[in-house]
Amino acid sequence: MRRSIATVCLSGTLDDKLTAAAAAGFDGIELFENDLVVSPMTPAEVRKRCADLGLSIDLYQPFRDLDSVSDEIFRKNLDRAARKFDVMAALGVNTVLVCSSVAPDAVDDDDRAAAQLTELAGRADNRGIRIAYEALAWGRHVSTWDRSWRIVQRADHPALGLCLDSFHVLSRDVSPAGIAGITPGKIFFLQLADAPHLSMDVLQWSRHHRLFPGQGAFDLPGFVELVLAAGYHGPLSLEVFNDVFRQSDPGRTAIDAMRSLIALENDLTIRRLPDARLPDAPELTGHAFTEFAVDGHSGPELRSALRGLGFTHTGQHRTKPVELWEQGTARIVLNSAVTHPGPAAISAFAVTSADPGRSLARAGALLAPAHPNVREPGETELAAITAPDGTSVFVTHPGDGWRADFLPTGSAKGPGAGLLAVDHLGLAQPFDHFDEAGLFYHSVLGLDHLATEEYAAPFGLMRSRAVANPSRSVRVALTVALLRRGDWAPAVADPQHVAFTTADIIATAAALDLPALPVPDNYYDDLAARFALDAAFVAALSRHGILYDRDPSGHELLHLYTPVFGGRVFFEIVERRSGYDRFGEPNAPVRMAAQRHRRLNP
Ligand SMILES: O=C(O)c1ccc(O)c(O)c1
Ligand SMILES: [Mg+2]
Repeated sequence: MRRSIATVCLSGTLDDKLTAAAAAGFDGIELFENDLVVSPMTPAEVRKRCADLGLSIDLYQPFRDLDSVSDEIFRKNLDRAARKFDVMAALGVNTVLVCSSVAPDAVDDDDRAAAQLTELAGRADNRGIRIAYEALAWGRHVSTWDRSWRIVQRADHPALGLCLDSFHVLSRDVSPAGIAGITPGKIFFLQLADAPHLSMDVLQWSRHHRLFPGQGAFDLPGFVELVLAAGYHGPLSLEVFNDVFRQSDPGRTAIDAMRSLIALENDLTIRRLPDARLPDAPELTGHAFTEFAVDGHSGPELRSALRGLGFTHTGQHRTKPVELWEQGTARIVLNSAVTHPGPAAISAFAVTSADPGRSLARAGALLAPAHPNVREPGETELAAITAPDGTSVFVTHPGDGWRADFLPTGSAKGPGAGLLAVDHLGLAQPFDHFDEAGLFYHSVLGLDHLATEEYAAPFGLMRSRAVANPSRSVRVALTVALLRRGDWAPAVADPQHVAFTTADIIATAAALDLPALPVPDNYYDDLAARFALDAAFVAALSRHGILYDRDPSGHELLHLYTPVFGGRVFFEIVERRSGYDRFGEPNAPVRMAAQRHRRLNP
């Protein structure tokens, strides 16, 4: 199907937006009036620019508060419309969006609305223009798709049809099921937006929190199927008002947008384009290794932290300053071949896939950038893609083929501190790319979204969203500040961490040789009160700086954190009891305060 994007989705000037939309492969745009009004290009120049970029202008929008008015105001509105038809002729666009009236004095009368829309449609028809009527969810009287459809039927003019917008439909209680029964040809335009479930004023929800399909909570595939069942074959067009996208790099946003549409089309069960099917996401089977980029300062700190955690330096790369450290099945790679010294960072992680070739083919089809792999002759080929935060994600075979690049150091893995495996990675995301990251991990790697959590932390509100495979052998916890970080927030921006599992955290804690994170007594007092815990148990937790969480079904998490090493990274040890499936989010603020305390009082 043709894919379009409304200019309102993207940041910048009209030219920035058109360039970004074309580069991401869109076929067309919805031109927002404001973007034209502030542009130095004439409508004819915009038309030419779009044509040069291979973009059609599929919709001009919006025309507001046209109908349900007095006869006198309506005559003025027709004059206003005539002026816009002139602009549309110069632009070469033949469909205009008319939103349902939001004016406080709009008349509640479907006959009047229908009559006025018929009159408008007649005039539009004379100019070869079609009117797509859209019920805004906060329309004064017409705020549901079914009422807009009744009015369009009553008006009964060939140049008048509906614009259906998934946000307006799915944000209301009215069932969308009847959309499948709309007369074929009467849906003139389809706008797509997802959104998180929020209890708030619907206008604010729509203007600030829309997301691309797959990033929110709406059933977009189900919605699109209803529209296709009604015979719609126009473009799938994204119309996303989002505070973050409005101020992020439009090139990136346009690719995120395109990825959302490709994934959405793939999720449709009525498949219009059978050859557009994506390769299925192969099952991921585990974390193979996690790589930290370190320099002369952070390298020694991380080495001693790994030793303190019970890791052994088991391998040395044949050709590069890269070390392999192991404990249980957890593998950490320290890469000192850094070109830009700075804080330590998780530069890459590797997951094992049942079919790495297919994983990468899917990633490519979803526009995931391939990571340029610098490989010496004789080294294992490791293909990688680049995640939205710049981390390289390697996808490898379950075997240990990549280990052939490492020569054994001669030190054998010992029992260490009882760490068994990687439980999850914690990746603080760049503010502009959080929703993009959620969609990336879900669509590209086939990981499921677990719940999104929000919590108040010492330096601002935080949001976390975890993604995981069904068996939970691959988990990544993404976090972001709800508002762009304040200037006063501490030096450790966007920390990253690796969490390891243990079967007995108390024994593991006793075996560690690391500086402790000072967890305050107040925390344990509160914990005992909140969960009615046994005093001896709380004392044991407190002795080792272990934090505790329990979900509503009674599953427990015992976990501890290390201080920050190398300027940016820390480690976590978790003991999940009886299927606890979260990440101890309520304890994240305790960890942040403790890490700051420890930094200020080393
Ligand atoms: O928020 C608005 O005003 C607005 C305008 C045009 C649309 O298509 C829409 O869905 C919302
Ligand atoms: Mg809309």
